[in-house]
Amino acid sequence: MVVWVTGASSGIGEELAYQLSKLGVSLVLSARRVDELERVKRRCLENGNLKGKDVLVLPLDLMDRSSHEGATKAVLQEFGRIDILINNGGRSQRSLCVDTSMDVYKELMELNFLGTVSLTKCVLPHMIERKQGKIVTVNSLMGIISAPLGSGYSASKHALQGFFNGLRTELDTYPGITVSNICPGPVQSDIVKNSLTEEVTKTVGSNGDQSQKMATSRCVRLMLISIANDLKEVWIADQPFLSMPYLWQYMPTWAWWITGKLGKKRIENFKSGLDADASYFKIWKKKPD
Ligand SMILES: NC(=O)c1ccc[n+]([C@@H]2O[C@H](COP(=O)([O-])OP(=O)(O)OC[C@H]3O[C@@H](n4cnc5c(N)ncnc54)[C@H](O)[C@@H]3O)[C@@H](O)[C@H]2O)c1
Repeated sequence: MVVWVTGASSGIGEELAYQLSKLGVSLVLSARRVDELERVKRRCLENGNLKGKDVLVLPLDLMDRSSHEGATKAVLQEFGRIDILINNGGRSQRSLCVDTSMDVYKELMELNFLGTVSLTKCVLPHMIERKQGKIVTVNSLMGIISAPLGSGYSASKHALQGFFNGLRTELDTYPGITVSNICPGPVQSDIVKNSLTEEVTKTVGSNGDQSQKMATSRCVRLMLISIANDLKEVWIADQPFLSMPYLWQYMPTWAWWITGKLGKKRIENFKSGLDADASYFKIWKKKPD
């Protein structure tokens, strides 16, 4: 199988590369930083079952939509097909709406939503021609629920949810093409460090204590099981986070009230320099992986 992973230079995408390399697939690793992608490729070759020719490092900026067609052609030229596209690249947000510039909202939609839609549209005709393929998108619990400090991130992930649920209905006549929306809760990665804040030029800059978050390897293992089984929607989180999408889905009035109350602590945590979700980890004793 040929698997194309975006955002493969760190966090979930990097770990996807490592676990996929042990399964013997051909890999296309994309993100903006070539040196980081080369580092990931080296580790894939050291620890996985792949040879150099099985891993293509393909620099890609999701914001540069005009490059997506060319990138898709480059993958097809190298491997002849794309079996799985994993739309993983993206950024989060830590800022209150009242303080956040419109440029930040634009950036989040351009990157998380339009960048992902654009790449998917480039790959889709090829999958339709072959009548097979898997389109996997790393969404977020924030694509199901919402919380303070992440209104733009949540909007971009809700948009993805609507887009891919809609696309799946259009592909009903192609049962060989599947669309999976994978929604993780907090997972160890660089997501907080790279999060946008009030201005588009300002990131959070550090990850803070991530020890309580789900291990990247655990999240990715569950993702791969989900992908192998063509699950349409997956929520991956430890408690108490996993209960939130259920509440939002089945009891939204309660969910809005509770999230408003709990959200105050999220803002307090962030303003005092802690991880925004620090206090919720303590609510539930974390089980070992
Ligand atoms: N870590 C979490 O808690 C969590 C939870 C839910 C969903 N997610 C989602 O998982 C995905 C991966 O995030 P992560 O947690 O590994 O964070 P991360 O910051 O470690 O990785 C993000 C990846 O996206 C890439 N990227 C950013 N901007 C890009 C651009 N313009 N063009 C191409 N690539 C770009 C980065 O280079 C990096 O490789 C994201 O879509 C994120 O929304 C993460």
